[in-house]
Amino acid sequence: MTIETSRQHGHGQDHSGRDAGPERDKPVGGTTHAGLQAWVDEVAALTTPDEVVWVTGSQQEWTRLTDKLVAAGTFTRLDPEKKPNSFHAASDPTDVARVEDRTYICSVDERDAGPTNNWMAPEEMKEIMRGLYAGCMTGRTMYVVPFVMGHLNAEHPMFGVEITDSEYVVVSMRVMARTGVSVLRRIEELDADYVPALHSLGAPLQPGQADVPWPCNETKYIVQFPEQRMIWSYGSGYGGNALLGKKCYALRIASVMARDEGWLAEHMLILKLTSPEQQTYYVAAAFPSACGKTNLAMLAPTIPGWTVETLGDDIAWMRFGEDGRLYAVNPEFGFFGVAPGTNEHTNPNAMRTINLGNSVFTNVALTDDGDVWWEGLENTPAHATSWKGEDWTPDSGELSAHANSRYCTPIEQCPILADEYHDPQGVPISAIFFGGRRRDTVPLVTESRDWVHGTFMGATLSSETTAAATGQVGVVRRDPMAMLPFIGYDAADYFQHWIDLGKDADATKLPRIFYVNWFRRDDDGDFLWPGFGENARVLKWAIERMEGKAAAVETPIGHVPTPEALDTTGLEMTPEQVEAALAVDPEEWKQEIPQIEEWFARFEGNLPTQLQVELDGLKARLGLL
Ligand SMILES: Nc1nc2c(ncn2[C@@H]2O[C@H](COP(=O)(O)OP(=O)(O)OP(=O)(O)O)[C@@H](O)[C@H]2O)c(=O)[nH]1
Ligand SMILES: O=C([O-])CC(=O)C(=O)O
Ligand SMILES: [Mn+2]
Repeated sequence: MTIETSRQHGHGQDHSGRDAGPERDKPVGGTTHAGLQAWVDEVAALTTPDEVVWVTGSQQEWTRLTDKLVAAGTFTRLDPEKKPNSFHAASDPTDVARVEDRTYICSVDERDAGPTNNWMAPEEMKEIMRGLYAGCMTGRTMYVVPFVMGHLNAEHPMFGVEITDSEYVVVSMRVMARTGVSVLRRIEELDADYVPALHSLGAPLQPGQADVPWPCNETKYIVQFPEQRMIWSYGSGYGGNALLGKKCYALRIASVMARDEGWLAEHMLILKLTSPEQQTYYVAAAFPSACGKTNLAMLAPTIPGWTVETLGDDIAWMRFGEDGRLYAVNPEFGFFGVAPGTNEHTNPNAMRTINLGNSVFTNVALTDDGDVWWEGLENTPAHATSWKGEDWTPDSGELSAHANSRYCTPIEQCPILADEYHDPQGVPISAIFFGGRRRDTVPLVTESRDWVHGTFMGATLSSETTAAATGQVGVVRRDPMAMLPFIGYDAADYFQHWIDLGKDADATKLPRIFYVNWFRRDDDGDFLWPGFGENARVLKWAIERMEGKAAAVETPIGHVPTPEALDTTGLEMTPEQVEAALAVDPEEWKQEIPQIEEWFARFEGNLPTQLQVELDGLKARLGLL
């Protein structure tokens, strides 16, 4: 099966990214968009590639590039009987995740980057990076990838152009975003603005020098220039560092656009929930990286009569519609999902998506029969090649797949993709869930009292760090709205923006805000809540709250289900375990307060007063004031 024939949800115009046909494969020599042509020429003059190629997005181009990656040893083709048109890649062992300490927001004023971002003056950064970029594509091909985040036929299409010297990036971008010549033509027709996104591996090849399977550079910079709406990335070929439409554009740059224009660019999945009474609800949820967005987005509910369909698993752009409701669109075209832990039980829909093929697997294990494997997947092989290229057996005592290994797969292959995915208007959101990974303190689900309280929950969200970013794993940190690494400006201003949007809206039409934690543990260190498909029970309670049907207890932190109100029918949990999952322990929360105060203190005078008022209220309810 090819990437085209897998499209079960054809909707005419919106297939810019993965068009077939010989027309699409005609070489593109350049563009009539003068500004874009000038930028491409300027970058080529600086980086001195052997060749400049404008990416068409055709199937033939995909085949040429994947063949080239196989020949270079970057890709191993998987057995087409198992995963058609799919490839395994292993990165350099030092290039496996986002690099937050190398990520910068280079706003003109340091104040605008805020206390949570790395900052450098734009001119200073540009001087450093021009030095790095000089000659950096020697011996390589420079690809120009026109792309659009969201729909090509949106009212205001959100264009970008990524320049890259990595074939792996070109191929992955074609899965993750709508790319190619139809996007370029639209940019030309509209004489449109676009986000210039420059990426280099920083690995020039001198004449006669042999290439390596995963070129990259020890020096890495992931840089956003928010006022210029521009991205410069250097030294990494991996995920969010290199596929610049994703975190760099759709979150960091878009969050700045959203601040300026009155909307929200959020690190959220979007799903459609249908009740046994055939009521439909659209829900968005923000969890930090590797904390369950993709899994919840494709949830297979365990409770009878409820169905979930997917709209997005990582990013939501939300704007108020004329009816006063908040509408969400997923700007992406694929899933870049965490592989470990994904299996037929935890995420059957992800398994069905990737089994259709047309996918790239990075840093998972390669089996001897040409398939991929990772920890948590069924059918443990007796022998495999680990992501490091070493022999692996179940007794190796090492992970076969890196903890942040990923599958990159077309969203249209998802068997439960909602039809509304194709609607540029998006879907009206009824509820927003914030969640983190906490072994203690935070109950399974808490309902906020109102928008500002919900904003406080989001602003004080905490989670244990994961392998999705380099650095120590398992450390509790505040991760506001799961956006800590992705807010493109001062986080205090971002909180104010949330509050302001709520203030200006019709309160009866605002989404209700909930706070969840699937990761609470018992004294033995085991998860209290079974999670995955069972999370539908929590969604059900939230919906019934909104319908005024479900009971809750008022606690110092918000409304928590009574054990009876949570549907636990058929669940293998003792009443004590359910209670422990829902418990609000004032002593634990008292210990949380100094951490929240320390977090808020970082914003000095800029913290919105409403959030301080919320904190004081929480302290008073805990008997601390
Ligand atoms: N215990 C438990 N683990 C979960 C649950 N949902 C997801 N996980 C695990 O959490 C890890 C990350 O889950 P994902 O759904 O890929 O997380 P994500 O938020 O999409 O991560 P990014 O793609 O990095 O943004 C995987 O190992 C999952 O198996 C849950 O409900 N309970
Ligand atoms: O951006 C990446 O490399 C992967 C990802 O989705 C995340 O870290 O949230
Ligand atoms: Mn994900």
